[in-house]
Amino acid sequence: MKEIVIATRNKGKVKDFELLFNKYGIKVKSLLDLSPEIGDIEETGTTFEENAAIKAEAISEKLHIPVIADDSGIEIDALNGAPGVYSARYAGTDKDDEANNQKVLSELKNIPSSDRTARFVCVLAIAEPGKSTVFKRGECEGKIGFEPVGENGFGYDPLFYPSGFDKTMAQMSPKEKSEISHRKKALDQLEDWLQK
Ligand SMILES: O=c1[nH]c(=O)c2ncn([C@@H]3O[C@H](COP(=O)(O)OP(=O)(O)OP(=O)(O)O)[C@@H](O)[C@H]3O)c2[nH]1
Ligand SMILES: [Mg+2]
Repeated sequence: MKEIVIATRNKGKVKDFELLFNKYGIKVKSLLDLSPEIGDIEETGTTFEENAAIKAEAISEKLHIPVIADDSGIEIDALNGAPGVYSARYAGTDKDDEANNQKVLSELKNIPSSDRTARFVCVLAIAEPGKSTVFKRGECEGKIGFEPVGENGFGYDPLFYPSGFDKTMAQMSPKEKSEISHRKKALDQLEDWLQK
C-alpha cells in the first residue's frame, strides 16, 4: 500500500486525512508515528501558506521524501478574520479546544445570527526534495452558533454550522464531514499529484 507522510501532530487532522486518503488506497503516516525523532516545528508565519510550507519543508528535508502539511483555521468575519492562523492557540499557548471555543463565544456575545458568518480554511503544502513547494487551498463557509453542540470532530467543529446544514460539523459523522470540509476541498485539487 502506498504511504504518505503528513507533517502534523493533530489527531483530529490525522483522522480526517485517513478517511480522505482511504479512497486513493493511500496509508497516512503522521509525526505521531515518527516521533520522538522529529522535534517541534515553530509556526512563525503570518499566513496559512507560510506555516504550511514551514512544516512540510522541514520534514521533507529531514526525511528526504515528499511530505504534505496542513495549516488551517477558522476566519470569523465579525472578528475581522480572527482567529485565522492563530486558531490552535487563540486562548493561550496550549492547544485547548474548549478554551478556544469559549473565547470565540464570549467575543461574539452580542453579535446576532446574521452577522456570525465564518469559514474554515485549509492550506496544504506539498514539499518534494529538489522541487518548489506547491499549495492547495480549500474553504468551507458557514456560521458560528451560540453554544457548542455535538461530539464528533475537533477544534471549532462544535460551534460551526456549515452553510446549508442545520447541524454543526461536530454533529456530522466523519464521512459527512469528509464530503464538505475545507480539508476535502483542498485535497480534491491534489488528485493529479496523488495519481502519480
Ligand atoms: O473545528 C475544526 N475543524 C477542522 O476541521 C479544523 N481544522 C483546523 N481547525 C482549527 O485550526 C487549528 C489548526 O492549527 P494548525 O494548522 O497549526 O494545526 P495544529 O497546530 O493543531 O496541528 P499541526 O498540524 O500544526 O501539528 C486547529 O488546532 C483547530 O483549532 C479546525 N477546527
Ligand atoms: Mg500547528
